[in-house]
Amino acid sequence: AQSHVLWPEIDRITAEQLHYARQGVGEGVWELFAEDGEMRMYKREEEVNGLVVDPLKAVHTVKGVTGFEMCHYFFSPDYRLDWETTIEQMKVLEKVSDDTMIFLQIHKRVWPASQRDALFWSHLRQVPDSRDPDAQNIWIVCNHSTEHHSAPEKSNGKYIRVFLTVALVCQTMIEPPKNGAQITRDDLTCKITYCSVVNPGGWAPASVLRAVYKREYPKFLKKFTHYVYDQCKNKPIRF
Ligand SMILES: Cc1cccc(-c2n[nH]cc2-c2ccc(F)c(-c3ccc(S(=O)(=O)CCO)cc3)c2)n1
Repeated sequence: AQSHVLWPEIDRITAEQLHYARQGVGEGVWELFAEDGEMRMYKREEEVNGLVVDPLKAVHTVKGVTGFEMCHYFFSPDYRLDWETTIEQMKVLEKVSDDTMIFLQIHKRVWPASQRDALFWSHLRQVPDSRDPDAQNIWIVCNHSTEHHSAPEKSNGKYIRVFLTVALVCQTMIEPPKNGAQITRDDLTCKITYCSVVNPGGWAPASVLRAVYKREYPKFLKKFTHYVYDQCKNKPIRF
């Protein structure tokens, strides 16, 4: 993928999002708006040109899966329609490499706003942890809006194009069994940080958008993480 015209942007945005995901929610203005078991969802209330673009940061801990497995199921188009309930159509416009694809997604309409679509590159990468060199256990998927020659600039007016930046950062923690036995899924914990900023791209009532985010984000992360656990539980562990 290093040769692709998008590579410098992919490299820069992915590094930025990794740094951003690692920042705690202690500092500043993050507001906890949803909790469910180990999942904590925070938001900041921000508007750009009168449009709600509330940044979201969710942290979650899921036992029994690895960070690679979580990121693999988030990245791969083959499983997306199993866990993403708000997608009406999904198309891979370009397979840049094994770890980078360009998606066009048409999402369900949220009344009274107009229907939205999203055109973005998606990149999966293993991250050597600079602070802990032998922690080869951090994976990231970064999704960032882009242009593409085979997607109409505007979907000839049918859908409003959102502008999004999303990052799923997953770290595998292993509790090695005392008796030196082989590692099982009971010894695995995946620490997840999900960050997202979605600019709705066109007018949508602030109250409607905030209600959608409040309802949809916890539902999405809960459904996605349960889906990955169920997909992996009877399969060999993949780090
Ligand atoms: C989880 C969630 C949060 C906020 C809104 C909604 C939603 N409800 N009805 C339509 C949408 C909708 C409209 C446009 C979008 F781009 C996405 C969208 C959301 C997430 C992602 S992703 O990159 O996190 C996962 C890949 O689909 C991409 C697009 C979702 N769903």
